[in-house]
Amino acid sequence: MTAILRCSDLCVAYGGRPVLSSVSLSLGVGFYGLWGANGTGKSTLLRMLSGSARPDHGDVWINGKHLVRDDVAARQSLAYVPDEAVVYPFMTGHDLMALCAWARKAPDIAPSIIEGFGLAPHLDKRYDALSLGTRRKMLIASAFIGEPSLLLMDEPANGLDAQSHAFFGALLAEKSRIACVLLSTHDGAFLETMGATIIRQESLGAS
Ligand SMILES: Nc1ncnc2c1ncn2[C@@H]1O[C@H](COP(=O)(O)OP(=O)(O)OP(=O)(O)O)[C@@H](O)[C@H]1O
Repeated sequence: MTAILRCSDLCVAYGGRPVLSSVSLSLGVGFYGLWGANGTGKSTLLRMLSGSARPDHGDVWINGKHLVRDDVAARQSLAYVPDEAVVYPFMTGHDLMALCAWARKAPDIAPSIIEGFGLAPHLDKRYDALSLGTRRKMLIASAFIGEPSLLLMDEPANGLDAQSHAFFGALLAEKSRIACVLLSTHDGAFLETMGATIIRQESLGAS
């Protein structure tokens, strides 16, 4: 297996309490579900793997590029959907997608994704005027811009209606045939239906 995402010996503690203790992973193409009880460190791990926060110790590589020492190259093939996204409230869906396309030097989003999520009527609205589920769909849709080879998603399906959830599942199934998709969720039935490789947070050297 060629590793798309690799991390070694990640350690994170908050206020002296270890949350991640020497976590190492090597993942290739496929669909992986990060699974564990509340507070076991799933979001923390995804933040470290995406480079949105730095571990106390350890290294991350994306497609062989070190996330700190070679960060521009490493992030080129990465898309990350955090649990709480920081998006300027005055931005519209169009603005968000244009920004992502610019950052990834890629064409704008595929119309089939806009259509599948029913986003067309919302693209010109301010982000802070969108419902929770519609915000999630905007972020998920943006993550697919530029054909990233690594998608990290933190409980991405929260707030999605049934139709959008089904579309999301189909999108992930297709994507995980050519990319590494790692998401955290409490929805075990979804992971089972998707045939995901389940990674138990507690088995990773988490608290
Ligand atoms: N920035 C921070 N400062 C201090 N403590 C933090 C910080 N981020 C997370 N923690 C603590 O680290 C632990 C792991 O939190 P994390 O959010 O990673 O867990 P989780 O598995 O994603 O939880 P959930 O399933 O509830 O989303 C928790 O005890 C949390 O309070």
